[in-house]
Amino acid sequence: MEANEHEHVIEVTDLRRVYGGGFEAVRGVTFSVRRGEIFALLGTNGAGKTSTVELLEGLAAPAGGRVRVLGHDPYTDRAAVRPRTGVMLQEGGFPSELTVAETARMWAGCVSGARPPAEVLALVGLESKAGVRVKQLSGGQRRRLDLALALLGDPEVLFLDEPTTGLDAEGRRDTWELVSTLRDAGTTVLLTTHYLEEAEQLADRLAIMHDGRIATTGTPAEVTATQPSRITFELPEGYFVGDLPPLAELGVTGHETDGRTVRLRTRELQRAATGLLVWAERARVELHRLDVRSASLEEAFLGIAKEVSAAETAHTRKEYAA
Ligand SMILES: Nc1ncnc2c1ncn2[C@@H]1O[C@H](COP(=O)(O)OP(=O)(O)OP(=O)(O)O)[C@@H](O)[C@H]1O
Repeated sequence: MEANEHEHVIEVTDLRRVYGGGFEAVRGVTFSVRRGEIFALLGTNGAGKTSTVELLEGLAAPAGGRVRVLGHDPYTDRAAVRPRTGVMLQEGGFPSELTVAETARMWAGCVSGARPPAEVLALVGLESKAGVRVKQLSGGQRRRLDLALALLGDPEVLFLDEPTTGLDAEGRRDTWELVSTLRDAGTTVLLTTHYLEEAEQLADRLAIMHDGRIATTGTPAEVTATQPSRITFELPEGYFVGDLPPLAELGVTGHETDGRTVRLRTRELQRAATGLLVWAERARVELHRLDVRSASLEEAFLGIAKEVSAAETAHTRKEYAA
């Protein structure tokens, strides 16, 4: 079959997961991932990322909603989905007495049409550790072995649950490069991560989860654009905030001062920065320590978590008052 890049290889609709005891960890999650895309699930601890990914991997049945991976239900039609997907769990759990090469060979025995184990070990930079026992690997090297095993079946869809946790900066960059190369070759990747820089570098699209729901979704640029940009500078000697041009007319939506430092928030960065610089030029003053920046994904993440918590508190108060 011709690969269609517009085809949704992962489709999740109103997905729910309830654990024994009645706790609802996933509360109506909807998203889709196109072929050849890297999609990142972000969220605070306990947001429900792993609980969601496990449903996509077919490890549990949803309490409600629908999941399709490559057009199949990954739980009831596991036999159709499993050979075409690669899974890197948060905790691999290998027999620790085996060597790296033995582990890869053992795993390859369970995968139909597996790639040569040495090839996947080389992909993740573990070829020199082939003879080392798993128990002697560092945490980061174990994560790389996990990734190598997920690649044995040359999967169309790769699930990566926190793939770079425990890796040093170089290992993280190497993994990013490998995941990008896999995407460029057409692999669809769904990853969870706590590293916002990782999502910013890798993800074509992302969703931020909070408390079992998706709080926002879009490209990293779209998600970042939901938050205001910032302009910071020091007030020139002898000037006060009231001497600045009317801030609202510059598109500034809020400001704070800390001694002589002024911080402006705006959704119209160019207009606000231009207005401020024209004013400084005319007043013949210099704005020391001037810093003009768009929101980062980290700011968007923190801003969204704060907004969601504030909305929940307001909702609870309203219910309490009613
Ligand atoms: N087996 C379980 N039984 C009951 N509750 C569970 C179980 N597994 C997870 N939970 C709860 O479900 C919620 C979501 O957990 P999950 O591991 O999916 O979050 P996460 O977003 O992956 O978090 P983290 O970033 O910390 O890995 C948490 O409140 C967690 O305590």
